[in-house]
Amino acid sequence: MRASLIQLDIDPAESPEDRRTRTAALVRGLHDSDLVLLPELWPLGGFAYDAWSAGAETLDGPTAEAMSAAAADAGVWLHAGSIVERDPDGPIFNTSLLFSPSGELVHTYRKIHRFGFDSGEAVAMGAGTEIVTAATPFGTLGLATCYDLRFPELFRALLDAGTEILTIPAAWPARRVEHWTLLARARAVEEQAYVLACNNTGTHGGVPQGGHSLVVDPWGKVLAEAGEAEEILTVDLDPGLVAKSRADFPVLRDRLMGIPAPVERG
Ligand SMILES: O=C(O)CCC(=O)C(=O)O
Repeated sequence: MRASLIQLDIDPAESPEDRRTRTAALVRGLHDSDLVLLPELWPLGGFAYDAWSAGAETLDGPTAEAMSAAAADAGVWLHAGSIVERDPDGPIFNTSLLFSPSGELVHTYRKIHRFGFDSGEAVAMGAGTEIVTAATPFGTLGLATCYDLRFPELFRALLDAGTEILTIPAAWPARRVEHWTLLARARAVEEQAYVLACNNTGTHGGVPQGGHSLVVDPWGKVLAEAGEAEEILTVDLDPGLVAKSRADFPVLRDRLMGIPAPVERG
């Protein structure tokens, strides 16, 4: 199974329309892949807060329309990263879109952990409330987005829901890029799953982005890692390796499904 990650450069001088057209052409060029992954909030920029309200889109908006057509033309599963989703009845959300090779929008995932503490996404967006997995011919995908990577309990829940390949689009800043690569490897080792972690590059909202998208196997080995510029990573994965790793080194069998309560000592 062949996976490609498109580490896009997000330049505020490029309009969302032009970026959509350019990205769709990149996806179409990856017709030899089975799965293509894009970064978080790439049409507007993960830190371009000022653009979010006016640029928010519905699930049949211009990004979804362009990515559906690109997935169908390339004949690939396309995790189109995330968009600022306008929910007609609620707040905006950071929503990932997964298209089948026929161009059908088969799953959406609203980011659960919002980044920014008392500002940015944490105040501007609503929080997702559902974990999302997706059955594909090459294994079950588990969807998570950027800051979610810091919360292992979400990944345990994705594991319990059958995940074999974790897909993580991001707009992860350069300042903490060591956390990004470290946590991506940690999640692979911890869940004994493939991790496809697709970041962006460039600077938006004044925040330089870290690049270093990476593909990690269930043993924690980095199969490919991007640099700091726009780049496409293409890697061949062995879908059978997840079950093999879990059988050969059955650490997940030793999980305590209820952690004992702390003993109070007087
Ligand atoms: O956790 C971090 O350091 C970065 C998270 C982030 O930038 C995001 O979720 O958009």
